[in-house]
Amino acid sequence: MTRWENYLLSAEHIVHAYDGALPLHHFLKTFFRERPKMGSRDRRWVSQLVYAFYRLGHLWKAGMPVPERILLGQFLCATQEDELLAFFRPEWNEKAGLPVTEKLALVSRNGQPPTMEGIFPFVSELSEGIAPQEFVPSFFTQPRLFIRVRKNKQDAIAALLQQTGVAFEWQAPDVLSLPNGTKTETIIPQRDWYEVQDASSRQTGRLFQPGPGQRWWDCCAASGGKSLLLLDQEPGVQLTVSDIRPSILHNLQQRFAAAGIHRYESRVLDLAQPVPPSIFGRQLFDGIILDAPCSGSGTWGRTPENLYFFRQEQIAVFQALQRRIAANVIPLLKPGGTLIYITCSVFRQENEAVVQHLCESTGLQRQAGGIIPGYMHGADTMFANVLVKP
Ligand SMILES: C[S@@+](CC[C@H](N)C(=O)[O-])C[C@H]1O[C@@H](n2cnc3c(N)ncnc32)[C@H](O)[C@@H]1O
Repeated sequence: MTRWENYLLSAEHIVHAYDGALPLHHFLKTFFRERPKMGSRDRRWVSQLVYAFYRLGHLWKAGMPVPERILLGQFLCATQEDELLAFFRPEWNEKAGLPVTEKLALVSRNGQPPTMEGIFPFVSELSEGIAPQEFVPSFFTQPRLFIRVRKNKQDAIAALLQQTGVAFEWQAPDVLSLPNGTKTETIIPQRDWYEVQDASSRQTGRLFQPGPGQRWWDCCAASGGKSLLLLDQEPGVQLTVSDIRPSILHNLQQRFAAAGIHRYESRVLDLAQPVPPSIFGRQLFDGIILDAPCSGSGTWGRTPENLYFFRQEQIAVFQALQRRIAANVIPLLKPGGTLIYITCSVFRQENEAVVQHLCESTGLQRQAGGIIPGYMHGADTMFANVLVKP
């Protein structure tokens, strides 16, 4: 058996064994750990083939044999000719360098060309401002890695990247776009000079506008990406962070320490339940960042297995949780205070529909924001709205 046949067989084996319960990169790690004979080149090839399979989303999911689907994915994701395609599909290999949209026009099944809905069956659910003809083909390209530069270290970081020959682009005055997989931690040893943060996530920060001495609450803080953005804008903010599990806040604590931030309050809170009065007493907040748990559909370019396994009925479940969390935090907002509602979802039901519901049910007024599309430059797509309490 040739190397290429072996790779295809391993990728097929993984696709059959993987059920979407774990993130795919964890599953692959375990798979390769159990097969120490596979070298790093083998692992890279097999991972690439598996990811290519999931990047097809729902396209011809039913009925197309897995190896065929893997090769189709490899063709659509390829940016140049490669030996595996040359071995299995030489006629495609010659065309591997064409733009995805042109390659899509070259393939068909039972005489039918691929459609945007075939790949991403939720097109009718998309938020306003997302162009399906650009968004859907973006799944065939691995997104970029972005870092947000802190402390005006733009020149110093650019010099370090130049020394190591990494190709980079400035996406914004403080945002660098890098090839995915760039080892930033070895190239830039000064951990407090930058944060790994997607370009669209960084853009949500433009809506924060904190004032010195104001009280802000990042109520679904995770590892604190939005909080760090807030504090870099206004170090004088009195910050409270919360999340549902202590382990999550432990990660935040480590990240904050690396960024040199020590002055904040931290709470474990399940916001699907009302906040007990004993937690904050009579204290109200000038600003609340609600970066809500969501489908994550704006980040599926990084985790295409989620596109493959997602079921439409899950959208309503996320919407119900988002409404519930919002209803529990809004009473803690001062009159005149702002709620920043954020998701990394592309679905209207999790975005505009939640905002509309909040305005109707609580009297909050929508002030600014909307979809932040990232698919044109290899970034995530997010949604962020500023809502003001009258
Ligand atoms: C989109 S993430 C937040 C990302 C974060 N703000 C950042 O910028 O890195 C959503 C967070 O909501 C938390 N979460 C989910 N359900 C929750 C609940 N019922 N109460 C509080 N937090 C919850 C999750 O643990 C997760 O960390």
